Amino acid sequence: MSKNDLILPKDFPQLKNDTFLRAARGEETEHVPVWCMRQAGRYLPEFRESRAGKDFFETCQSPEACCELTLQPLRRFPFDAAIIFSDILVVPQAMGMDVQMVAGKGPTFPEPLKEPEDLQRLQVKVDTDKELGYVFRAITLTRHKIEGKVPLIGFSGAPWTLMSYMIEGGGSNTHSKAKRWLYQHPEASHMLLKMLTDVIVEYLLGQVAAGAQALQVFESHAGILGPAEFKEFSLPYLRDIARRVKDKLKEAGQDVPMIVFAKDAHYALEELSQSNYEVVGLDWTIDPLSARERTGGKVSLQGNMDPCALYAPKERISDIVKKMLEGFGTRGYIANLGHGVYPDMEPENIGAFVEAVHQHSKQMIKQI
Ligand SMILES: Cc1c2[nH]c(c1CCC(=O)O)Cc1[nH]c(c(CCC(=O)O)c1C)Cc1[nH]c(c(CCC(=O)O)c1C)Cc1[nH]c(c(CCC(=O)O)c1C)C2
Repeated sequence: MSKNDLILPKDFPQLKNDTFLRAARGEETEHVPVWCMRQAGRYLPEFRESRAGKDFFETCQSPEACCELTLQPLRRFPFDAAIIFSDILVVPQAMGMDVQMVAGKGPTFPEPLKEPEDLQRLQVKVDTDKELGYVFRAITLTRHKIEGKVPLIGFSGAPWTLMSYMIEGGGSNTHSKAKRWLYQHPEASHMLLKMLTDVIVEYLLGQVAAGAQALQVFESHAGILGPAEFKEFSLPYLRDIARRVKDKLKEAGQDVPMIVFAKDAHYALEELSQSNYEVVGLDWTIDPLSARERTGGKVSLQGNMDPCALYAPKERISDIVKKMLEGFGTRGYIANLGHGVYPDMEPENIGAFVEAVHQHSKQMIKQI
């Protein structure tokens, strides 16, 4: 039993809507489940109000604040899942790096990794209960407060995406500093990716112990790698994470569906569908029908409406959703955007997206 189990009571309310979990496992559902990446975000006035004047990472460290922000979108829209409010960059923080959220600039590392000897600055063996216990407490609190309405998704950044932030020191267009490591320091790169993988495995297991009912791994910077580099520096670690998390959970008699979202990695769709994840998340650059063909029914699929389609009038959103559903089919499918909601989007249009998924998919399933 981990320290986490000792502090946190686990008598969670019964789950009332398991549509998302069933779809993740490829089982029949009455409608296609839907949620949105970044559904808790600045497009909601109540989110902006809750966050006003507060430091981003301090917010992440407050279980009460994370719980409130996670629940906000559920009060407005009938989403079929919630994702815990946090950030992927809490992992580099747990490994000893300073990360600040700078207004107008985004996440910033004042002292990024520059050369391989900088790896010595990192905490190799991270006590996740101690360093990331605040995320676990946020998950447990939210599982109680969500009252079994929908399942709660936990998440982590994937090793390559986190590595690129740790070397770039923040967002980047070219990721050339991080990619320089791959070509100049392949051994040190693998060492860093391995260190990150070990922490991520523990972190995801801790999230399940705390109450997460599904896990998503974000490889947001997959697209900056070519197929060969993806195969060497991303895929093995993505696979290792799912294998190790699943083996450990199995030992404990537990099982949660895992989703891999490797943005812009269309070249690796076949490999991703054979990587121990139940669900492959897709960005909008992949055609639904061809995604189905290329993954050969081995996995459930999640995605992939262009987030910018939310700028369209509601009737047009409904048509786009209908086409998307026809492409993916209604079985083994979780509707989502191809990336996160942007801050300037109309909450009403998110509502129209959710409603269109439910309405069209109910009709399509009835006709089968
Ligand atoms: C709402 C938010 C988050 N992070 C950031 C913001 C905006 C800042 C604010 O509100 O003050 C900064 C924040 N955090 C990050 C960025 C991107 C920085 C960049 O590369 O330029 C920003 C602006 C880094 C980050 N953070 C995350 C990713 C992976 C997903 C993706 O590809 O977008 C990435 C890449 C994950 C993340 N981050 C967040 C969630 C919450 C839950 C939800 O989706 O509703 C999640 C899942 C929350």
